[in-house]
Amino acid sequence: MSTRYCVMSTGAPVLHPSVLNIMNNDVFYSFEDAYNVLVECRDIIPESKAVLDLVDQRMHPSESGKFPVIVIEGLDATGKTTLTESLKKTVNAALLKSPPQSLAPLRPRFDCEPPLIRRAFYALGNYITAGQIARESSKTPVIVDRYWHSTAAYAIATAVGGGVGNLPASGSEVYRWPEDLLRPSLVLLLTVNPEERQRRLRGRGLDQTREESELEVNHLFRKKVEEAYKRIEDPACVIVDASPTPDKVLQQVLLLMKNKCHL
Ligand SMILES: Nc1ncnc2c1ncn2[C@@H]1O[C@H](COP(=O)(O)OP(=O)(O)O)[C@@H](O)[C@H]1O
Ligand SMILES: Nc1ccn([C@@H]2O[C@H](COP(=O)(O)OP(=O)(O)O)[C@@H](O)[C@H]2O)c(=O)n1
Repeated sequence: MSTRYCVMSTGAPVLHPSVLNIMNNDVFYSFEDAYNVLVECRDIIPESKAVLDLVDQRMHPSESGKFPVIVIEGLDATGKTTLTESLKKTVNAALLKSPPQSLAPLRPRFDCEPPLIRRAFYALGNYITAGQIARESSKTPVIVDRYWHSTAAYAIATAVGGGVGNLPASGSEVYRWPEDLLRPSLVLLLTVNPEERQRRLRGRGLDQTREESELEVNHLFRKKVEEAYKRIEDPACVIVDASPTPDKVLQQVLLLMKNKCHL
């Protein structure tokens, strides 16, 4: 007796297969989950110990002080550094960044590691920055150059194969903010068109991270990062057209801060 098989088509799966492993492999939703990854790495990556020591020294408050906390996000060369420096002077704010300065010497080491370890490193950087935000925001307004939106958006865009259509839909759990991570008062996403961004990158002529150079050859990837930024919720980002002159962008942002944070 021979057995006969037939092939039938089925509907497309709700999620692209590459999406299934994002949570806790590419994006971490609690301090503990990221921390435990680096604990497991201590024997094979001695630098993990230095990161864990830095994190251990900090408190991880989930609430900021009485002054507003404004995060500036966007792809490389969208004007974050230019804007954050001007904001610092104009509103007399403290300027912080994620990953924080204390992790800068360790960053190249973790940038060559596989996603699980690399993303855990950046996740812990956000918690260190959160400690600094809590301290500074009890004294002055705080401006932060990149924070959790960057960590999650780059990780999601890298993990998801293909085009923007494969990203988890808006509202997916993947885009939720970690419960135990200090929430900023306002997140601004700087956007410029690809041609203008190229001009700025060329004008700057600085080294780019490997991931950022991939953005140049990979238009799809850049679109996925931007779309993932826009889908992150609570807090969602407010989109700012950063194509005008630096002064015009500054004025636009000051107005937003006045309306949304009474600054
Ligand atoms: N609004 C702007 N208009 C024109 N050029 C800008 C503007 N903002 C920044 N630039 C230039 O673009 C380049 C990238 O800006 P930068 O602030 O370093 O971006 P990021 O910190 O987002 O990587 C720099 O050479 C900077 O002088
Ligand atoms: N808060 C952050 C900041 C950066 N990153 C990672 O760092 C890369 C961008 O860093 P960068 O040094 O090019 O950023 P710029 O400050 O130069 O624009 C991205 O590829 C992200 O993967 C992160 O994961 N979380």
